[in-house]
Amino acid sequence: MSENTSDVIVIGGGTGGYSTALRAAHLGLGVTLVERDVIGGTCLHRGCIPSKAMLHAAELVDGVAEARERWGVKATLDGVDWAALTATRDGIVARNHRGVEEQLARAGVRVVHGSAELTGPRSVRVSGAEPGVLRARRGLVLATGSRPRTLPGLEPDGRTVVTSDDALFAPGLPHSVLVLGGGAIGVEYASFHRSMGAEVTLVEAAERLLPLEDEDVSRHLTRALKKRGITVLTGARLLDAQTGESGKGSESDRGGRGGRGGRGGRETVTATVRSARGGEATYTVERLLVAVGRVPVTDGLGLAAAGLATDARGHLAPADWSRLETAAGGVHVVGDLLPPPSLGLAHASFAEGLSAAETLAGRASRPVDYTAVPRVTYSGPQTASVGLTEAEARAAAGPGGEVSVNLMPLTATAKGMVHGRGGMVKAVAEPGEQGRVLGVHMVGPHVSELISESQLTVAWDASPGDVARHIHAHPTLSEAVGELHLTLAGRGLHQHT
Ligand SMILES: Cc1cc2nc3c(=O)[nH]c(=O)nc-3n(C[C@H](O)[C@H](O)[C@H](O)COP(=O)(O)OP(=O)(O)OC[C@H]3O[C@@H](n4cnc5c(N)ncnc54)[C@H](O)[C@@H]3O)c2cc1C
Ligand SMILES: NC(=O)c1ccc[n+]([C@@H]2O[C@H](COP(=O)([O-])OP(=O)(O)OC[C@H]3O[C@@H](n4cnc5c(N)ncnc54)[C@H](O)[C@@H]3O)[C@@H](O)[C@H]2O)c1
Repeated sequence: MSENTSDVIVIGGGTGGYSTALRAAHLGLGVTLVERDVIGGTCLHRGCIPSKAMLHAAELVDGVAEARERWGVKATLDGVDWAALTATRDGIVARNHRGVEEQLARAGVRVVHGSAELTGPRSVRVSGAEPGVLRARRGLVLATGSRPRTLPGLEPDGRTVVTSDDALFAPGLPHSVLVLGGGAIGVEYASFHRSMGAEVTLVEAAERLLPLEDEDVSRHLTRALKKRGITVLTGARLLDAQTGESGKGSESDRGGRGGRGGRGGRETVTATVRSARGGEATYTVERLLVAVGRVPVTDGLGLAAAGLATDARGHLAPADWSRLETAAGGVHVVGDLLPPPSLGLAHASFAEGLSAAETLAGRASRPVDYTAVPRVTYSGPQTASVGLTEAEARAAAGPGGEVSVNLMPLTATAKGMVHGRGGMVKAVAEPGEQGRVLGVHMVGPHVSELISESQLTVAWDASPGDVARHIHAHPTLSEAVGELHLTLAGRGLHQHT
């Protein structure tokens, strides 16, 4: 069993942990990073990257129909080779994985493979591949992330009842899917499977999809998903789910790598759902994807040895958010382990990693500005937003307070018409040309890229007048963002009121 002392120990090599380790090493600290699975964590291996690769392929599939139906391009779709799709996806993940490992090695970070358990606020015991005892001179950073939340009585079996992890490594594409949960994962997977030709039912317990987003985002997204043939049930409850076998054919018919050992029928799950109006309906599908949130991972971490405990939802809250430092001085926390206002997003965890590393290196701490973190859903259509929703802005303004709101359809611009996929941009601001823009919300093609202008607008407390002063290229979708602010500044050109 080896013993090692470094300036900083980071536990968990996902986006939160490896960004902390890299930045701390770049600042001259000796860093040990402990990872029990693979460097890159959820985002790289089971989250952001593989899912966005698949959604890119889905967009290409949808493009074939658009090319044929709108543009007279005589294109037909022969089918999707799931094995080829996943090979390309996995190649992208592998390349990124190698890249991160190389960056850590170049920075001089010592990577230890194994499971870490705290034995005190500055000491860790590692079990598994490389057992040993680690000590930290300056501090520890906990970055152990999260795993899919499951529901009692609906345990995933990895085949018919699956999590987002299982969906990546399934043997093929299903003909029918019921997605439980209309947050980012549910909406993205519902969209992906619909593009791949499946019958899709999306069941959300709250009154609307993406319930934390602006109501107009939920409304436009829901309308678009329904138009694509997805059955969207909001305010709905799953009452029961029974697995069984029915019909003919198997997933291998849809590009699978091997089917189910020669069995004739296909495994199904029959779900009973109560709608918002109280009616009950059953859906027999090949796959039920459970996407009802994620829970922090702290099992076996030994938090008590450092005098720490999680909150009721399993998160570990810092005592000082500006330093991301817990009540056990020197023990910092980043990523999905954090409660709100952190956001469970990879780019938030990168920022937290930078901040924690700089604090540990003795630099003036740079707190993460959570109000200006962009939120994107990569479905078809995409959604993107930053800052306050209209309801949040109105609540913040109080009873006598005023809020200016402007919403513009993307098809009000020439480029939006070329795309022909609807969508909208919406801004929420304090009144007047010089009031601050408080939030910007978008639905439509490419809005994941369009949001970066608005994140600067919100982060820099810019006004509609500040944005309106800048000329947006014609013809682009970004013109809609320009026009949105021109109108709020009282200078609307095409959207004159
Ligand atoms: C399907 C899906 C799609 C997503 N898409 C996006 C997206 O498009 N954009 C976005 O911003 N976010 C997305 N996310 C969220 C994003 O993946 C997470 O916010 C991010 O991965 C959190 O990083 P983390 O470092 O906190 O945790 P993780 O990435 O979960 O990493 C934690 C690491 O700690 C290791 N670990 C845990 N316990 C121990 C221990 N005791 N000892 C040693 N190692 C340990 C784990 O093995 C793991 O590698 C998505 C998530 C999912 C599931
Ligand atoms: N594009 C992205 O940035 C992206 C993509 C995927 C995941 N993520 C992140 O990963 C995390 C997990 O995503 P998620 O979508 O699983 O979680 P989430 O918390 O965002 O959404 C879960 C949804 O499930 C609903 N729900 C909960 N229990 C339910 C039930 N019993 N029946 C029906 N609906 C129920 C909730 O109301 C909520 O809308 C989030 O932090 C998310 O931001 C981000």
